[in-house]
Amino acid sequence: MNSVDSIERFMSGLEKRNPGESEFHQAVEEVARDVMPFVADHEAYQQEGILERMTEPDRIVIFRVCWVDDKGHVRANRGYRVQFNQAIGPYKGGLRFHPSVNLSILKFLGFEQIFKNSLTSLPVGGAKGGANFNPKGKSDREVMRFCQAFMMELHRHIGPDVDVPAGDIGVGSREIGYLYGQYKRLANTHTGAITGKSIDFGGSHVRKEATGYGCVFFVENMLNHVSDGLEGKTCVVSGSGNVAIYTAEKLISKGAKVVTLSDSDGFIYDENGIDDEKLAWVIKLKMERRGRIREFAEEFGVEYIAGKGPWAVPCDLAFPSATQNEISEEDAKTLVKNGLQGLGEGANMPVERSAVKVFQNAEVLYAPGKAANAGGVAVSAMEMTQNSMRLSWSRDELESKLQGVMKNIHDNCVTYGSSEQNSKKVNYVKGANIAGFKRVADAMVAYGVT
Ligand SMILES: NC(=O)C1=CN([C@@H]2O[C@H](COP(=O)(O)OP(=O)(O)OC[C@H]3O[C@@H](n4cnc5c(N)ncnc54)[C@H](O)[C@@H]3O)[C@@H](O)[C@H]2O)C=CC1
Ligand SMILES: O=C(O)CCC(=O)C(=O)O
Repeated sequence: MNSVDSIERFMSGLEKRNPGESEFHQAVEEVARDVMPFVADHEAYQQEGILERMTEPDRIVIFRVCWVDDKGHVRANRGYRVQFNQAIGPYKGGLRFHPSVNLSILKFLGFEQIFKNSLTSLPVGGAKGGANFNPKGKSDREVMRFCQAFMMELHRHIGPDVDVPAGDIGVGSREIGYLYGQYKRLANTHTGAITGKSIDFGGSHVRKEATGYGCVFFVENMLNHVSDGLEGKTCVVSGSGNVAIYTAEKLISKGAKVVTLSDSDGFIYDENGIDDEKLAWVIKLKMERRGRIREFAEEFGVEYIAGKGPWAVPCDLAFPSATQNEISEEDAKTLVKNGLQGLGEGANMPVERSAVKVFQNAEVLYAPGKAANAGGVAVSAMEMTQNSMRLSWSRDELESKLQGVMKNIHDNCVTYGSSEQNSKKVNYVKGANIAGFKRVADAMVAYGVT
C-alpha cells in the first residue's frame, strides 16, 4: 500500500471516530500528510502506534456553566477543557469564549497546541478549552459572573503542574483577572495555574505582546533566510485583537507599512500606513471601549469596507490574525496575483487547506501557525518558570528570550523542511509538523504504552 492510500485510510478511520468534527479533521490531515511518511521510516513510532495515540485526547471535560445576567435572568452555557497530550509537560493552552465554540474547534486547537508547544522546546503539553459564551455586549459584571461560574468547575482540573490555561479569542486581561481571582479563592493557593496574568499579580512582561511580536520575528527569519528583510514591506493584517495589535506594533517598529486591520464586521484600509499614534487609539478602542474597527475609519478619514476580509488589498506580506479558515482558496489566488511574498499565521489555522496549496505552489514564504504564533505560549511557559521561582524577569530579557525561541523554531523548520536540492527552498509546514511531532513522539516511545 502506498503512503497516499494509508493516509486516506487513517483519515477515514479518524473521521468515523470523530463524526462531524470538520475543523479537527482538517488539523489532523495537515499533520498526517507530512508525518506519516516520516513515521513509515521509523519503526518505533509505527510499533508504538504513536500517531493513532496522539490523535486521541487524554481526556475531555464538558460542563454546564450557569450564571445570572444583569436583568436577573438565569443563563446556561457549555464549558470545555480538552487535555490532549502531556508527554513533554503539563497541559497548556488557551481558553476561547465565543458563540462558535464547539468540540471540533477545541479539539483542532488542542491538537495544534501539542506540536506548537513542542516546537518552543519548553516543557509544555497540549490543551485548549473555552465556552460558547459571547463576551461581546456583556457588562463587566456579567463577564465576571460568567468567569467565576466557569472556574467553579474548571478549578478541579487545573494546577501549576497539571494544566495551565491562558487567553485566546474573547479571553483577554479582564477575563484572566476574573478567572484567576476565582481560582485563587477556590484553590486557596497563589500559584502559576493560569498565564497571561497582570504584572501586578504574577504575570510576565512581554506576554501580551508575545504572539504578535513572535510572528513578526518568525517572518523576519524567513525573509533573512532568503537574504531579504521587513523594511519597506506593505503588510495586510486581519483582526484587531491581541495578536493583530502587537503584530502591527512590531511591524511598524521594523519599518514595514501596515495598511489594514479588521474585525468580524469588516476592515479598514489606511493607504498611508497605520502609525504608533493610530495604533494606540486602536488599543483604547478595542481593549477599553470595546468598540468596532469601523470607528477607526470615522476617526482618521480612511476607507472602511464592510462584510469582507482584507485579502484583496495588494501587499508583500499577510498576517491573518483573527480566526480559523479566514483565507479561502479564492483569497489566496488574489493575494498571489497581487504579488504576495510571505505569510505568517498569527491566528490558528486561518488558511483553508486548498488555499495552503495555492501559496505553496506559488512558492510564497508560508509560516504555519504552530510555528509562527508559538511566541505566545513560549512566553506563557516563561511566566510559569518565573512563578515557580517567585521572580520577575525584565522586559528586555524576555524579548530577547522570545527572539531566541522564534529563531530556534525557524531553524528547526529549516532542518526538517528543506528541499535536498536547494537549502533556501523550505517547506515550513512540513518542517514544523515533523519537528513538533518528533519531540513528543520520542517522549511517548520512552514511556511505553500509556
Ligand atoms: N492570544 C494569544 O496569545 C494567541 C492567539 N492565537 C490565535 O490568534 C487568533 C486571534 O486571537 P486573539 O487576538 O488572542 O483574540 P482576540 O479576541 O483578542 O481578537 C480576535 C480578533 O479576531 C476577530 N474575529 C473573531 N472572530 C472572527 C470572525 N469569525 N471573522 C472575522 N474576524 C473575527 C475579532 O473581531 C478580533 O478582532 C486566534 O486564532 C487565536 O487562536 C494564537 C496563538 C496565541
Ligand atoms: O499561552 C498559552 O498558554 C496558550 C496560547 C494559545 O492559546 C495558543 O497558542 O493558541
